[in-house]
Amino acid sequence: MTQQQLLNNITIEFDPRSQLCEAASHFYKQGWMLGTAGNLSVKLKDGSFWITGSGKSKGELCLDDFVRVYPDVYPEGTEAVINEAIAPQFKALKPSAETSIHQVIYEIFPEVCACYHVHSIEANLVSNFVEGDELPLPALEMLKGLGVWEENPNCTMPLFTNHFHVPKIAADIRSYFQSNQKKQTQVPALLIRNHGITVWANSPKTAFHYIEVAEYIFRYMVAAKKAGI
Ligand SMILES: CSC[C@@H](O)[C@@H](O)C(=O)COP(=O)(O)O
Ligand SMILES: [Zn+2]
Repeated sequence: MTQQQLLNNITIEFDPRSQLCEAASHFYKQGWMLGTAGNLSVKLKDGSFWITGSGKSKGELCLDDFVRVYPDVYPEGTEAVINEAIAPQFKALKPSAETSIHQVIYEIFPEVCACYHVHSIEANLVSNFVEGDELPLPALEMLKGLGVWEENPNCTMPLFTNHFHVPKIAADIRSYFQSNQKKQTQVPALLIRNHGITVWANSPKTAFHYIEVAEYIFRYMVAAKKAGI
């Protein structure tokens, strides 16, 4: 085999960890990933995903702070099962405590390859603006940044209870989206009350933009309420 043929045979796998470190550092500077809060993941072609290790300072992540999870091998999505699904070399590091939420998002939306979760003060404030399980969003131009291309859109974001047992939140998310296909098409984001937002996208860059756009909308909602609008 020639050197060129050898080179052609080598498939270099995409490694999203540096991009995730940069995104986390940016979100940390915004005050959205303080005190180890939040978690980010990117799915690879084989269905496995890289996710931030649990309890890591998100403002100073390095490549060793990520865990690769193989959910297809153990598809149930419970915490115990997820621990089993981790490649042996990463066993010392625990995956995010909220891995089951990322896993359920990848399961419901197979085309999605990035899932980002952050904690902001505004997200917590707006999560208390309504009592139900859907938060109405203002008809701002910025909604286009979440893929909503309509005149005066009547949009809501799903709102979930922040159960102590995280797989229970993941189960609620699964039943919410599975109960109605239409609910899957509103905005690529969900909010957990008094906790934070989770977005999903078909690229890490788009997930990054979705976090920024959603947080802008939350800031606007808080400011509008204060201004009596
Ligand atoms: C600052 S504690 C926040 C955690 O409980 C959790 O909600 C979170 O987002 C980060 O958990 P982690 O396990 O580090 O991914
Ligand atoms: Zn969280």
